[in-house]
Amino acid sequence: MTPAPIAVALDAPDLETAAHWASLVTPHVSTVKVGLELYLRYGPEVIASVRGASGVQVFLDLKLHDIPNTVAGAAKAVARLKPAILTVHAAGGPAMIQAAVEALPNTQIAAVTVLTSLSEADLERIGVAGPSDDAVRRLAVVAVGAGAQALVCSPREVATVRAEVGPDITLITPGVRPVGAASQDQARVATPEQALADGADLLVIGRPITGSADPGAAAAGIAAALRRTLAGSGRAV
Ligand SMILES: O=C(O)c1cc(=O)[nH]c(=O)n1[C@@H]1O[C@H](COP(=O)(O)O)[C@@H](O)[C@H]1O
Repeated sequence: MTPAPIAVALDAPDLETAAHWASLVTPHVSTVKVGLELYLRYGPEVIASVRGASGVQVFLDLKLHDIPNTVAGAAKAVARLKPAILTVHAAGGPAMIQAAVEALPNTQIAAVTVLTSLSEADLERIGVAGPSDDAVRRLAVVAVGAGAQALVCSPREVATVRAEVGPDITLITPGVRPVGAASQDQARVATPEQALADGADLLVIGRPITGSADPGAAAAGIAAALRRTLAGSGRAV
């Protein structure tokens, strides 16, 4: 069966746990995501550990945000790891995004628009003109104009962003919570089925899977629900 369009966030305190989670979920999902916690503790070798023998896609979530020259250098520094996806903050601006795209031609550069942990009140406090839908759309336009092939936004904005950028840009949504799951530190959330129905291409899901007693079964359950959503909408499974 084709793995479901889910990137499991391997936000683990140690490498053994991350590699174990990766081995449990990779039969069911297309992608595993390595973020700051794991990368800063273990460095580049973490990528080979979670990729294992499965050859699963690795999403390297470093959320780069600096001047263009520094981001280009950082992107080149991870080129040998061959990540399928690398994140940068869209707020770094068009020259920074373009620098990342040019530095890593074989990796999808995903521009993070507005963090899913930020509420409308948070946006106002940090001086970003809302509502979040507008802020995300503005950043999406800048990022795509600078060459980003992928965008990260919450499932709440994915339909708006899809309408703005068209079918060819990969839309990635964290802030995904199955019905009844706690939102924890996420502010703008929706269910996996809703995110997919609204146009997301890849769902980032961490704790609802990795915090479960059986991460493999949790991933399989969400993957099955997504397959039903895709089949119902006539999209490819
Ligand atoms: O770039 C990301 O992946 C990301 C962007 C964003 O706006 N919000 C967000 O939660 N993420 C990441 O997505 C994952 C969400 O994890 P859970 O909240 O445990 O499902 C974490 O690894 C975050 O670092």
